[in-house]
Formats: sequence, C-alpha cells, structure tokens
Amino acid sequence: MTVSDTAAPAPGTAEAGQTETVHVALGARAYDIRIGSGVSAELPARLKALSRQTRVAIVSDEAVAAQHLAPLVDALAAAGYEAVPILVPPGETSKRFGTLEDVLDRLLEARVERRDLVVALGGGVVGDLTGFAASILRRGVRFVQVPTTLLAQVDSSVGGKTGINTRHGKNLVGTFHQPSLVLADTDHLATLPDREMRAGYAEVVKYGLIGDAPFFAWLEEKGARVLARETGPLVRAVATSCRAKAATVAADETEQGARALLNLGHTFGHALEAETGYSARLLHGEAVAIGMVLAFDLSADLGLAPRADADRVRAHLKAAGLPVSIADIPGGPLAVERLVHHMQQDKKVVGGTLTLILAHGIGRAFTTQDVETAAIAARLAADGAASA
Ligand SMILES: NC(=O)c1ccc[n+]([C@@H]2O[C@H](COP(=O)([O-])OP(=O)(O)OC[C@H]3O[C@@H](n4cnc5c(N)ncnc54)[C@H](O)[C@@H]3O)[C@@H](O)[C@H]2O)c1
Ligand SMILES: O=C(O)C(=O)C[C@@H](O)[C@H](O)[C@H](O)COP(=O)(O)O
Ligand SMILES: [Zn+2]
Repeated sequence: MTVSDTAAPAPGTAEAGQTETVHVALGARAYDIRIGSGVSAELPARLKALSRQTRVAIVSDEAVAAQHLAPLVDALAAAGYEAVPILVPPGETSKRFGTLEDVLDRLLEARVERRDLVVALGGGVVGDLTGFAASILRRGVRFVQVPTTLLAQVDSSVGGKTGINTRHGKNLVGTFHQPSLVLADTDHLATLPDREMRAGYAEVVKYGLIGDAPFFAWLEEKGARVLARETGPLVRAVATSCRAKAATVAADETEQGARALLNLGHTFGHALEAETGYSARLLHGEAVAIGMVLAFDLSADLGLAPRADADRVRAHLKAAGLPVSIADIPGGPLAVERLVHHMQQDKKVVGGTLTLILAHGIGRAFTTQDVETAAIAARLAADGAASA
C-alpha cells in the first residue's frame, strides 16, 4: 500500500467532489444507491419522491445520533417533515430480540403507518435491525438506508438482508426486505473511529477476492488512501463495492446460488464473533478479515489455490491494520471444537453439510460442500485455535 501514489484515475471513475449512483435492478423492488460527499442532504427531496406522507421515523444508535442526527432532522423540518427519532444503544448487542421489540413498540407508539418510510441512520447494526423491524411492522413498511460506517456503505445497506442474532448464532432470525433508497454520504465517515474504518475495509477487499482481481490489485496500491478517507479513492472504493453487490443481488436476491459468494470468510467469521460474544473483542469486519485468510489458506491446504495468493491476501489485510489470524484475537485462545460447533449453525448448511466459500485464487471464489470437517479443524488449529 502506498500513500503517496498520485496516478490519474481511469476515465469514468470517481474523483474528489464526484458522486455516483448505482442502481439495484430488482424490478418492482429496484432502488438507487447514491454515493459521495454530501448526498444525505438529498434525503427530504428523495423521500418526497417516494411517499406523500410527511412524518418519518429515524432509527439510529446513540453514538451516531450524537454526531449526525440533528442536521438530518433540521433538513427534514425545513422541508415540512416531522421526524421521530428512535435511538438504540451502539454495538452488536443491539441486534437482539429485546431491542427489536423496543424499536417496534416505539414505531407503533409513534403511529408509523404502512405508507410511512422508516430511515435507518447508522452502521450495519442499525441497518439490519431497522430493516427487520420495518419488514414485520404492520406486515411491512418501506425503509431507507443512510449508512454511516464504511462497512454499511459498501455492504450491509445494500441487498436487503435484515436480522438479529440469537443465542444460537449470528443473523439466525431475519428477512429479505430491500430498502427503497440508500444514501451513502462519505462525509459521515469523517467521525468514524479508525478501527471501524479498517473493519469496513475488510468487506471492500472481499469484493476483489470474490471476483475482481484488478480491484484487489488497485486496493493493494490505493488502500491507504481509502482508509485515509481521501474523497476520490473512497468514493471509487464504495461505488465499486456497491456495483459488485448490486449485480450479485440482482442476479440472486434470496441467495439460492451465486449470492452465497458474498459470504466469503463469513462461516469462519460468524463463528469467531459468536465465540467472542459479539463484543468489542472482535468486530464483524475483523472477523471477516480473519475468515477470508482462513478460506484462502484452506483453499491452498487443499491444493485448490496457489499458496502465494493466500499469502498476498494475508499481507494486504495485515498492511491495512486488520487482524489476520485467530491468534491475533485478544483475550486468550478459542477452541477448535467450539468454532466448528458454531459453523454448523450456518444458514448455508444443507442436510448437516457445511457450504464453504473457497477460492481458486484471488478473484476466483466458488462455493463447495466437499470439505471434510477434519480439514477445517486442522486449518483452525494451524491458525491458532486450541484443540482438545
Ligand atoms: N445485511 C447485510 O448484508 C450485512 C452485511 C455486512 C454486515 N452486516 C452486519 O453489520 C453489522 C456490522 O456493522 P458495522 O460494522 O457498521 O457496525 P455498527 O453498526 O456497530 O457500527 C460500528 C460502530 O461505529 C459507530 N458509528 C457508526 N457510524 C459512525 C460515524 N459516522 N461516526 C462515529 N461513529 C459511528 C456505531 O455507533 C458503532 O459503535 C454486523 O451485525 C454485521 O452482521 C450486515
Ligand atoms: O449480502 C450478503 O449476502 C452477505 O453475505 C453480506 C455479508 O457481508 C453480511 O455479513 C451478511 O449479513 C451475512 O449474511 P448471512 O446470511 O451469513 O447472515
Ligand atoms: Zn459481512
């Protein structure tokens, strides 16, 4: 990664001040993703285009609200809207039944109607929770995503996966419910803690690893500028990620096939999150970074991918400041058996058999059900997990 590179961008790619629009082509459920500096100011006008109602509930978390709620509420008020804020505590533990019930109660208390729109202002936690609440409130109301983390801008605000965690595992209760609009305002990232920025970057790298080797190579060169929040590279990284996700979702909205590739690193990652208690010990994006390295190393173990590609993946994520092995997780070793137990609750399990996303190399991910549990356990142990 070089910070000093000033090469001109390719024609048609984002530079400072530019905004981009990515369309998610889902027929009756199609929507736009607006990306760039200041696009959240478009909210009142865009809401008007979606509904004649003049009341809007905004679900956010307390930390995001402290930084970004007031300007949105003011802009809405100036446009004749009554905004009803509903706040939840920040962090992954808000993705649970108790918080869902609370959000639903408060939406009903505010008499949010079927034709109203609910706005999710926040990271993936707020987006997943709000989207789920919207999908079951009065049997379904529309919602708009205003993602405020890099992770949410490149991934969770797009594609309509909503849900919460349960004591049995990650995202095990939820729905597919597409947003009606996504406004990814890159200015919001100015207040995002660096650790959260790096965690979101893991999901950016994911798109290169799944099917876009040139994008991965571009990130190797320009990733530091993305992480430094330089507008041009940042907008380009968000837009490239959203285009990849939009195309995948448009082709396979409910994950009957190809959408599963977006789960690269997640079967491992979700197990790591569960075993670390969905705590600050390990963020979702960090778990995905470790999971992607595990997936590439396992692919190399099985002779499916060049070891050099696995090494390149690890080197880039490490250079970005992300954890890259189980041994990097603070707070003591995790047990192989516990991790395998969590992996078996994955939603991609068929007839008790795990579906894994592996790769033939960078940009060449594929799904498989042909990996023995012993090979997975051996890889976890080699990565620093404790075996009995
Ligand atoms: N639905 C999907 O397709 C999808 C995709 C990827 C991840 N996810 C889910 O997303 C969640 C992770 O999302 P996340 O990484 O955004 O975490 P998050 O929502 O917990 O946000 C991270 C932290 O940053 C704070 N924050 C958010 N925006 C801020 C800003 N602009 N300035 C200052 N602080 C800010 C939040 O208060 C929080 O403490 C996980 O639950 C994951 O499972 C879902
Ligand atoms: O949108 C998808 O599809 C993804 O898999 C994106 C993932 O980054 C995201 O973390 C998603 O929530 C995981 O989905 P799950 O079905 O494994 O819970
Ligand atoms: Zn993810």
